[in-house]
Amino acid sequence: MSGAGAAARSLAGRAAELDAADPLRSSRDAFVLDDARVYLDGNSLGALPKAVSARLRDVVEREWGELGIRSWSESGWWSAPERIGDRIAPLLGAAAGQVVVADSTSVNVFKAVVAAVRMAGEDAVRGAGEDAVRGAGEERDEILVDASTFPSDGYVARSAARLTGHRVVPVEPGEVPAALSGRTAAVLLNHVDFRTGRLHDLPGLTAAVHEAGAYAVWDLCHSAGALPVGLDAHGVDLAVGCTYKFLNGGPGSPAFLYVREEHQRRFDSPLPGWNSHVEPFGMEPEYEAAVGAARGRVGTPDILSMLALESALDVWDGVPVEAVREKSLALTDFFLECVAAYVPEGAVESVTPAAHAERGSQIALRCEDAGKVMERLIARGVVGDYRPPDVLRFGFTPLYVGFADAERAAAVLADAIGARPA
Ligand SMILES: Cc1ncc(COP(=O)(O)O)c(C=O)c1O
Ligand SMILES: Nc1c(O)cccc1C(=O)C[C@H](N)C(=O)O
Repeated sequence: MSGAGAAARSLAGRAAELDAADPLRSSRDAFVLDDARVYLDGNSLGALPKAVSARLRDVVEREWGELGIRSWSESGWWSAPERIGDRIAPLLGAAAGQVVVADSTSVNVFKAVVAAVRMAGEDAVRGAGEDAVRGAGEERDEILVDASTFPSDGYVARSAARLTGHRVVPVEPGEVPAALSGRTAAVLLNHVDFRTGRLHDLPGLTAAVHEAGAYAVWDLCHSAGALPVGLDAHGVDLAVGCTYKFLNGGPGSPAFLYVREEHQRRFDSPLPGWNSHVEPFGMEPEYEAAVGAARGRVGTPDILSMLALESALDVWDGVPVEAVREKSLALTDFFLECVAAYVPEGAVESVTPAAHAERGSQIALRCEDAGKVMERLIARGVVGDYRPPDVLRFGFTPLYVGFADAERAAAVLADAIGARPA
């Protein structure tokens, strides 16, 4: 028996034991998955939960087809953005009434960044008055933005800065404390880097932003549903994120916006549509903002996508996000161990931190000819994705990915780069 063959047999055996002991194992049955493939792209588009198709058929045929316009009230369509926000809130560590589901993440970044700099501007005008919140009396004209951000956030932040008379300062998240000053109005950061899978220090960075008298806006696209976030506990001001990755809401499912309770009264949306008016059906020419998280709404919600998301969230019933995190770390550790055993040294390099405190729920491997390697992986049934210039991304969604999947993916990777384990 060759050394590589023995290693493969022992890792495959360990994978089987780990799967047998996995408390989340049965969650996989709630998803439509092809057992012939290993799906490691849930950090881009989560798998389809089985219940969604029937629920969508009911929404279309009964709620829309039979009840028609009555469904806005009778089927709860109108209140869906807040109701579904409250379903997501516990996964983010947020109490009810602070999360609204609406629009895309990019649009919510715009709302959040502009609202944050408006609050900072208001603080400055209030001076040292008795209800001054923070940063009183300062001239704050900078928005610090994660230099390695998902591009959309950077584009939107720069546009928001131009509109509001601020300037964007790109800063690596770890350098934020040193870059903060009395000029900082707001800081926009990604919780998990979309390319490397690095998890940033949300509690520490939020505290530093507050210390400087500024507002912290977090993009949770790659952490919502993957790990505990603790929005309320860590004092985050505003947060956004998408629901089609680890929350499995489906392609283009609407994003969420968190507005901390204490800021809701001051949340001045740059997109004040009729859906966030205190009296939407009053059809008043003057805008008066609704109370609560509903201030984050703009226009008519996309009900079909939104109700698909609501149904998808049922897979979380009885599943604590802490258990998901525990399995995510075990899975990514195990995948790295299998890659080290099967793939020749030097052929790939992990750009995802080894330290658990710095790792999201994906492994990103730098590799020569990464685009071609990913094509070969997909052809052999292992679905990850490629992010230019040289990164192979493997997303681990603990609700439906198992340890045998991780072992198989590493073996197929070795094969795809030309070193099949014997
Ligand atoms: C970190 C991050 N932010 C923002 C976005 C953009 O989201 P949306 O397409 O919903 O605007 C994505 C993914 O597309 C993302 O990964
Ligand atoms: N939002 C996406 C889409 O509409 C099509 C394809 C991919 C995506 C993505 O989610 C990309 C993703 N945010 C990323 O991390 O790369």
